[in-house]
Amino acid sequence: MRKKVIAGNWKMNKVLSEATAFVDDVVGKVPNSDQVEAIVCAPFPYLSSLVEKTNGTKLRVAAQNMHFEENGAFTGEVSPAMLQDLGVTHVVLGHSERREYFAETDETVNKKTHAAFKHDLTPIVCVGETLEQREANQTMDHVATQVKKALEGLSDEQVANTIIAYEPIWAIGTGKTASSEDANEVCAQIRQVIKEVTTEDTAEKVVIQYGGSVKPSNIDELLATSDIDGALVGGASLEAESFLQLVEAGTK
Ligand SMILES: O=C(CO)COP(=O)(O)O
Repeated sequence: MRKKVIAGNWKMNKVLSEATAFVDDVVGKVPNSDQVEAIVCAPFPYLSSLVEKTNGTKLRVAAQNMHFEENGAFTGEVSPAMLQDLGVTHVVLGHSERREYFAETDETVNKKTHAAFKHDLTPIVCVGETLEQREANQTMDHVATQVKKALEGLSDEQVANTIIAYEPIWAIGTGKTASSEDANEVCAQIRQVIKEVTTEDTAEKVVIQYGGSVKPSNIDELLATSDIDGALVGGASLEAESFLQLVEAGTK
């Protein structure tokens, strides 16, 4: 059985004192369960202190982005080696906000996915359609292309260790959650696409999260479906209590 992965994506929020207070509050309360993995995806400046605070605990720390190159003249960027060196375990790649505002493409996401594995980082690859694409019945074509491109050239073992986050763009920060049936349908189809490019066994191992206005009141329903294995949560992950409720939901 796949474990549930609950990740809080803080985006560009919190100052250092707030970030450390959150982790101090949460770290001892993360359920000691093999069924759920809890991750905070924090801004770059806090990664070092948060990794130190969470060392030896059940809480993992992720970056929200990285460059695909090892090093070089890329002012303002952070390399995979830097994240690995800090002790970061996961990295969010291809979030729709990065695709929209920072020119992230399927090609750069693919390069980053390879770079992540090279540095022992688990990629959380975000995919999802716009409202226009959904209304034009293009959801599955679009999401399938994003998934296939992101995974291109990876070994089956690497694919099995990739986390996919299905985040319909129209549901992010809007309060509009995809119904659990609709979200699960897309996640099941993503698994089917992975099956086609790898093997059934590999596809069954891939953790597929849903993201988009997930909160303590709707997570149970989402996690009760066949193919949603966790959540990538923005707004509702910013408060310790709400984050812990979301993680708790993963143990049920
Ligand atoms: O983009 C998201 C997580 O990466 C979702 O954000 P919200 O949970 O605030 O809708």
